[in-house]
Amino acid sequence: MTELSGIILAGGKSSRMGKDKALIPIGGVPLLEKVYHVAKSCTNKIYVVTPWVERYEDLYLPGCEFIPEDPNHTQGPLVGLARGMEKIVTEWVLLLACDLPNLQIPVFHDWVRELDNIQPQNIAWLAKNDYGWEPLCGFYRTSCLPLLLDFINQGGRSFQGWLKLYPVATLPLSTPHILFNCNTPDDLRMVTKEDELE
Ligand SMILES: Nc1nc2c(ncn2[C@@H]2O[C@H](COP(=O)(O)OP(=O)(O)OP(=O)(O)O)[C@@H](O)[C@H]2O)c(=O)[nH]1
Ligand SMILES: [Mg+2]
Repeated sequence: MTELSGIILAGGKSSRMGKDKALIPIGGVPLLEKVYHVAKSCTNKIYVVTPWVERYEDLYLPGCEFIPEDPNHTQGPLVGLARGMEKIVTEWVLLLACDLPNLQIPVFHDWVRELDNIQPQNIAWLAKNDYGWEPLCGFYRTSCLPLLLDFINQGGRSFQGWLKLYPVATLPLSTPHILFNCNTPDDLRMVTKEDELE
């Protein structure tokens, strides 16, 4: 199987939610733990990039390696990806935001099985939406790190801006709701309501 590591980004401000999204329990399990569990089903090597290591230390994240950022100088998810990638030696990275409550393990397993078939010129394999790529739930080739650092060193901070510069393969997504990210109290109410109905 293709070599894969995971990076989970847990350094956002959660300003729309008003409290740390990573710690919100969904079905009794903190969201970061839920996302970690999905990543763990795909690879044993997982990095959590965050300025708040001590906040997450007591969560159940077996085998997790934290990559700390400066809490006074967070620079957004694109820089978070670069900080994670600098540690990674596998060919591919699975990047996940920490606010994805609807991920489904079998879908990830299907994707991982296909990674070897992605044409080598593509720097990433991501789903598309009406506005562009879905950068926070998908696969990146670790060899694209120099390109990413170039972009960042020139002041770039936008995933869409960076991804426009290089070929990206399209990840097929038959169930777009799995990419739903929970940003606001209303989003959360929707997710917990679905939880109760199940
Ligand atoms: N490590 C790291 N992750 C980040 C940073 N900024 C955002 N993220 C993560 O990127 C993902 C997407 O973040 P968003 O949902 O767009 O925003 P947010 O900052 O979490 O929340 P808002 O303040 O409401 O925009 C989440 O998993 C965040 O934790 C950062 O500076 N460092
Ligand atoms: Mg979000």
